Amino acid sequence: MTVTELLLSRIRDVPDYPKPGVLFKDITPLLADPEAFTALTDALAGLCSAHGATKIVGLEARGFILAAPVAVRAGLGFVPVRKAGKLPGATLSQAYELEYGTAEIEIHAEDLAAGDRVMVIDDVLATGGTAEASIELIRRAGAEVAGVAVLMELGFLPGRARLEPVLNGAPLNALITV
Ligand SMILES: O=P(O)(O)OC[C@H]1O[C@H](OP(=O)(O)OP(=O)(O)O)[C@H](O)[C@@H]1O
Ligand SMILES: Nc1ncnc2[nH]cnc12
Repeated sequence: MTVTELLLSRIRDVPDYPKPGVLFKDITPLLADPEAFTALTDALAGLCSAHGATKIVGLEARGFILAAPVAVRAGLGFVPVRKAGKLPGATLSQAYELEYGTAEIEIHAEDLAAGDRVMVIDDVLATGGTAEASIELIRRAGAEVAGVAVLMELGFLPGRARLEPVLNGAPLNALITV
């Protein structure tokens, strides 16, 4: 079995969650399988190294689960992007829309600096709203986006088309496209 096949085999489809019409991609079976979780961590850490990242940004909440071990594996610092109101220090905020609602995310402004090359790690790229808002935050904090890497791209939604114009040539990597 290839790594792609292993990862794909551990993702569960949940129809009509959290709203009717949404096909939810549940990664909890993958997280519960140490072989698959390790393969995922190694693949994402390899992309961070290949793209010359100096910091890893993980997106609350599922992005944290993936990005933290990736940061340790790649030997890089981890910077959380959290839902609004959760970070205690001085923050930058960005509102955005996602497949099933709207939200606002924040970053500690002091966690990134000019010269940082930041890799954004998340589980799913759907409409691209979350990733686009993260890119905005990283740039507003004065850092550069090294790339966006996700476990899974939902190819039936226009996330890639939305992100490509704002990536300015930085790579968007998805280990799986469904
Ligand atoms: O491309 P988009 O349309 O922005 O959707 C992708 C985002 O949606 C999910 O997060 P969600 O906000 O549901 O939060 P969670 O990680 O806390 O479950 C997922 O983990 C991504 O971060
Ligand atoms: N369909 C979906 N499955 C899992 N996570 C998501 N985030 C946004 N859309 C999603």
